[in-house]
Amino acid sequence: MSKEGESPEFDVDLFVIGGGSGGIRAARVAAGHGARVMLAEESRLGGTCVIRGCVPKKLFVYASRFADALDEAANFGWKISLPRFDWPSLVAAKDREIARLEGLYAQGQSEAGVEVVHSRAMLEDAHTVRLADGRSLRADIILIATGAKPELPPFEGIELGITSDAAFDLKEFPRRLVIGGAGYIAMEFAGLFDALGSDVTVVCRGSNVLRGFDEDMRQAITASYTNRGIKVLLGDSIKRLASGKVGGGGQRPAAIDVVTEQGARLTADQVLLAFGRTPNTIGLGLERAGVKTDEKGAIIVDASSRTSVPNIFAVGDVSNQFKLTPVAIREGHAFADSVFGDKPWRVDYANVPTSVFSSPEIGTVGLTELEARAGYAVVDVYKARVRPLAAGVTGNCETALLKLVVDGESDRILGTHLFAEDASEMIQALSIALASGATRAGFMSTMAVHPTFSEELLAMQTPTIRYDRR
Ligand SMILES: Cc1cc2nc3c(=O)[nH]c(=O)nc-3n(C[C@H](O)[C@H](O)[C@H](O)COP(=O)(O)OP(=O)(O)OC[C@H]3O[C@@H](n4cnc5c(N)ncnc54)[C@H](O)[C@@H]3O)c2cc1C
Ligand SMILES: NC(=O)c1ccc[n+]([C@@H]2O[C@H](COP(=O)([O-])OP(=O)(O)OC[C@H]3O[C@@H](n4cnc5c(N)ncnc54)[C@H](O)[C@@H]3O)[C@@H](O)[C@H]2O)c1
Repeated sequence: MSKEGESPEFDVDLFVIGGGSGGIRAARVAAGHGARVMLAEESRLGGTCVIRGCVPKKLFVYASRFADALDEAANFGWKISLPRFDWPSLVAAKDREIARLEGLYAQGQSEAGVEVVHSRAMLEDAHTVRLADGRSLRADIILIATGAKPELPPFEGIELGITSDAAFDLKEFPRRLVIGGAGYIAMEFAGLFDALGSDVTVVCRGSNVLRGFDEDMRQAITASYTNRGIKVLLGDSIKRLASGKVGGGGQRPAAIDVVTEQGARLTADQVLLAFGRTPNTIGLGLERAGVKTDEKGAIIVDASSRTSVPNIFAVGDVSNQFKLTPVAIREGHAFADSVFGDKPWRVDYANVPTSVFSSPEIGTVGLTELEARAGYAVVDVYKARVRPLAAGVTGNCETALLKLVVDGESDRILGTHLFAEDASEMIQALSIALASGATRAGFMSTMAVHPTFSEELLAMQTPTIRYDRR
């Protein structure tokens, strides 16, 4: 479409609203193709993933894993005297790393020739963007990459709860933590706060946690968490929150009383609300430009990330697609190559791998057992429970669960689901196999690496169960 110098009536060829995963990638790649690009970010460059999502979360997960490692170290001959965890030191270390990454993103944009403005932006019409200082800019193409924010269903006392945004910067470590919701954020924060020393309760509205994941993975993580002492209330949800007693002789903030729909009464230092995320489309001027949204407020896009207005595109969490960083990045890249680089391509949403960074982790790619049974006549399911080698020495009774879902007619692997240490790393490699059309015979012909968990994937000789509706 537009290239530098071809659109003199516009101030820029591309205006990107939002400097998160999708916006940053799109801006840099478009500028690399010669486009004049401006990007507006109202908060910190890097967006949710870098500032208050994947990155700080993973740093906290790393911190939490020392708990088990320190516990088990004595079994391997280490003499460690009374380790003590200091929450403010972790928060400070996380802040330093995020500031460093933010700086790298700013540098990357500047080196690519993208002009970054630190301002809120909104649409005035299909080609005009207004900044908070009142300036208006005309753009040939506009990309909306404003992400999403925590969803907050109304209930009494909700203002006493916090979202994941605030959980990263708590002044005091919560000794008692109640979590509402049982999706990615709930399960990741439950695991890491438990390991760091909180007494954690997860309140899950559904019949089990992590709706949409393979049933065996859902059961495995619930059993594992329960075994560790995390309380998981199934089929229940938070009804109301109220201010409780002030602790420590008036020195500590008030506790929070939690009442659930099923009548449970809990006391917490913090209540984390993790009920999903809603697209950042309110107050963006979409209606003025004619951009259509769905019933959840997500921008409706086609396979090329184009909205209902031909020169306006949307990528990442703000659109009606997956809410994952690699998806936002790839959408931003495909958009920039296609519109500014004469290299049109589309994101392939089949076999998007994903992980829950619990300990052990869940790694999953492809169809769940139920999805496969709905779409295929013959489905073979292979499952293996594996006891880690180290468990023989530590006595830890946690087992890993490996699962393959296979098309019984073609032998093609339809889905792989792991509940295991480093499952996120394994699933990345397995997603390459799935995308390349791997078969179980192909798995069986691969030489194992010993001693590992994943060698069990090559050792499952006969299906645990076969579903045949021919
Ligand atoms: C706690 C947590 C953990 C997560 N962990 C993972 C993980 O491990 N792996 C994974 O793949 N995904 C994870 N995610 C999801 C991931 O962070 C998002 O999918 C990803 O950041 C989406 O990128 P985006 O570019 O669409 O939006 P964002 O990264 O949210 O960026 C949008 C940006 O737009 C800015 N903005 C909004 N409105 C305006 C406006 N009007 N003007 C100017 N700027 C504006 C915002 O300030 C923000 O910086 C996690 C999310 C959370 C909350
Ligand atoms: N590891 C990762 O890749 C990762 C980590 C964190 C977040 N994310 C992304 O961020 C998104 C948001 O995470 P999330 O955990 O907030 O959302 P989620 O969609 O994963 O889970 C939301 C949970 O809230 C529950 N819920 C929704 N409304 C409710 C209500 N009114 N009352 C009680 N329960 C309710 C749902 O049943 C579900 O358990 C995820 O969908 C994911 O795409 C990814």
